Amino acid sequence: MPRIILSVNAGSSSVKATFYTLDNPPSAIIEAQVSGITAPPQTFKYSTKSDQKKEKLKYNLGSPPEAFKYLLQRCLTDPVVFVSASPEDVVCICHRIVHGGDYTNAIEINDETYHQLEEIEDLAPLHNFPALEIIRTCRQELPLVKNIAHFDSAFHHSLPKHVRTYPIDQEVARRNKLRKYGFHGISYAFILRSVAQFLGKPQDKTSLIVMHIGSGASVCAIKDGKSIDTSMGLTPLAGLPGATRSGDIDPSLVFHYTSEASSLSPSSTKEMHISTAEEILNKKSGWKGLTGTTDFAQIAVENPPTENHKLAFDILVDRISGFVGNYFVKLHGQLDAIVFAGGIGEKSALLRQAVAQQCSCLGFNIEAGKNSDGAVDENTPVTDVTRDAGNGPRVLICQTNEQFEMAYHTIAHMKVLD
Ligand SMILES: Nc1ncnc2c1ncn2[C@@H]1O[C@H](COP(=O)(O)OP(=O)(O)O)[C@@H](O)[C@H]1O
Ligand SMILES: CC(=O)OP(=O)(O)O
Ligand SMILES: [Mg+2]
Repeated sequence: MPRIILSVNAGSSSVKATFYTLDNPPSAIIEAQVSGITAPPQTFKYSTKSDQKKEKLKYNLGSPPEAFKYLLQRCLTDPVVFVSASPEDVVCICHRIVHGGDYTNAIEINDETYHQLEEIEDLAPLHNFPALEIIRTCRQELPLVKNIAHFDSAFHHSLPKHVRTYPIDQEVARRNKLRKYGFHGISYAFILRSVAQFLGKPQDKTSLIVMHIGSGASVCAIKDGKSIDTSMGLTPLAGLPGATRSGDIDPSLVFHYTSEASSLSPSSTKEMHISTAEEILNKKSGWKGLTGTTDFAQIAVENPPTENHKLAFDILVDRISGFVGNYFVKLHGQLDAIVFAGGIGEKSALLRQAVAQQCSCLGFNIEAGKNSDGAVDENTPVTDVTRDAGNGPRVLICQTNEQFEMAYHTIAHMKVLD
């Protein structure tokens, strides 16, 4: 019987679940995904070594936990999808948890650690609540299987004190755990390892500016293998705008937007408390607020359908370039590459072209032909799109894979093989 590890990645617009063999490195058996959770029609997509299928769902799954239950049911019980194993073969489930508070490494879930994670849920209610619901489902439906939580924030535990500290009353900051945490760290760990390998350098000698641009978007400055700054903060709202998130704004703006800012939003539940301000800035802003769509593929086009589509594109390019300039200075101009990753960073040649052009004064040159071909080889995570690199920094695309990173880390560092 094969022994299998399942990796679950609940993002803001999709839930991805990949089943791997328990090998080092793990090898994917089935990759399944429900996408379009914030922008129906929703689709169910899966691929095995021999088959690939995409279906439009007949009814909408209302939330990431519902999407996960659907994925589990299709992958574990639908004989068409899951041909090579049975539920008993699953020995371990890895979960992507966006906010891990002070945790600096992955942990095994038991009653105590689950409760500790519930206590920090309010720091990122829109991400952590659904992820914890998914863990609860797994513990209920597959009680014999180990659950391991991997944290997006853990990669950034190296942030220097002056970067992670907000200039507010430090007693209040300490008591309420108010600091910059940073996210997308599972993705940054995958990208760092893959790019270092591609460049033939040790990770601790690799310095990069990495852009993870998906429904949630962030930038990270990596110096000698360590995160020294990143654009998200206490929550994933800070920094770049995203599909439904405003990114950085003047914090006072929301009180001029609505007089109800601090009252509970109607979408709060008994378990999940979100203010109207959080609801507006996290769920009704970004591309959705500007254009009505959360699908960046409709925005990043040669001839945008409306002025606001064009504006949304220009805003993203402007904000990304601002962080690239900032981090270039923090790295003293000493870096090996800038890296594009995430659904948009990997798929939009137009966005890469515009950012590279805006940042060309820093020595980043992109080759138009290679850029429009993009990342073509599914089996090679890194694609070089640099023009005339010489000894200067490279422009790379990395097909990031958070599910793989969690499975890889779990097999390499935790005793799941016992
Ligand atoms: N060809 C494309 N051009 C531009 N954006 C794209 C393209 N294909 C997909 N996207 C965008 O990628 C985003 C999803 O990225 P992803 O990293 O998978 O998100 P998440 O993990 O946060 O759910 C969506 O906004 C989608 O519209
Ligand atoms: C942290 C974050 O924003 O994650 P995602 O992009 O998957 O929503
Ligand atoms: Mg994501």
